[in-house]
Amino acid sequence: MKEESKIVTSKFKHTPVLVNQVLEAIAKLPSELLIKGKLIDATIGGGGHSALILKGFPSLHITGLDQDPSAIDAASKQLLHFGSRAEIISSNFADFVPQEEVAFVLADLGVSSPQIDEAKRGFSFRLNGPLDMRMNPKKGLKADELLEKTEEKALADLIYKYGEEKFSRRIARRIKQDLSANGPYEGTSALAYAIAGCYPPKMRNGRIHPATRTFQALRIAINNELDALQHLLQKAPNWLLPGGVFAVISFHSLEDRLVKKSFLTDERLERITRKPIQADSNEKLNNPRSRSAKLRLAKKRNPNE
Ligand SMILES: C[S@@+](CC[C@H](N)C(=O)[O-])C[C@H]1O[C@@H](n2cnc3c(N)ncnc32)[C@H](O)[C@@H]1O
Repeated sequence: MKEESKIVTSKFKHTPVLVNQVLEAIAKLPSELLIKGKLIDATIGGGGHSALILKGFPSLHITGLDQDPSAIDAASKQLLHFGSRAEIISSNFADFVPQEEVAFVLADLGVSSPQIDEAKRGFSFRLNGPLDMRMNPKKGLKADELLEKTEEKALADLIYKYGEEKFSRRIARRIKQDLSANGPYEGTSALAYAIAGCYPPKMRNGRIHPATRTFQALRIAINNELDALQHLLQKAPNWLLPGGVFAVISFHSLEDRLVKKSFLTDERLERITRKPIQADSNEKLNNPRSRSAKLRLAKKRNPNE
């Protein structure tokens, strides 16, 4: 099944990943689930996946969740013409309780392109912006507050654990020294510059920017991403009808490890994919975000069998 997957709304530009693979998984659902079936898109973003699913499967209804108000706005516009087939709810997926069981749950984890590409959100070390990084701007500490409040050792541990950054101790020391000498960083570029200075000179101009891992770690901590994922992995199997499918797209090894373990050990689920599905070379070429995407699928067992 091939579908046009470039989604461009007025301001929200995000190309969904592994679209054909997700559509194929939905097409393989038992027909009684597909007909008049319901789907939860736990991370609706700009509604990219959801728009293509609603277009491809005229019998499906979608409930879409996001914790970012700008994603809720973008998805509402993107899916407006599907009328009551799309219901969009502002919620962290970890807190969501569905009204009824559904045929398919999709979670396309992490951040969307607009979150990264809008400097004012503070996720990007390439575009200077305030040190924020909250997906939900109404909740939790901003990045600069987290850096201020966290002690050096705990900061080093956080950068190591969530960024798998081998220079975590040096980076944490440098950050805390900078903060006590000069006060808060002016923005993401100043922080990225300080982090790069902790790398040996020969390693500063590699393929991956030296700030990549530390920014990932801060983002994961600020948005409580791994805890939220653990909650989703625990709850979503109960959202599914027997035979329904849970599809998770992850973008780094910390997430994928949790998904893999949960799909292997959760007695409510039967794995469909032993190895994760990855983008083909064409998609990787056209959409760099897809290079690290891993899709895992699991089916809800029938508790009576
Ligand atoms: C990769 S984007 C999804 C893009 C979407 N599939 C599309 O095609 O447009 C991930 C989205 O999930 C949202 N998100 C991440 N963690 C979340 C959570 N715990 N609860 C709700 N939304 C979350 C982010 O705000 C972001 O909009």
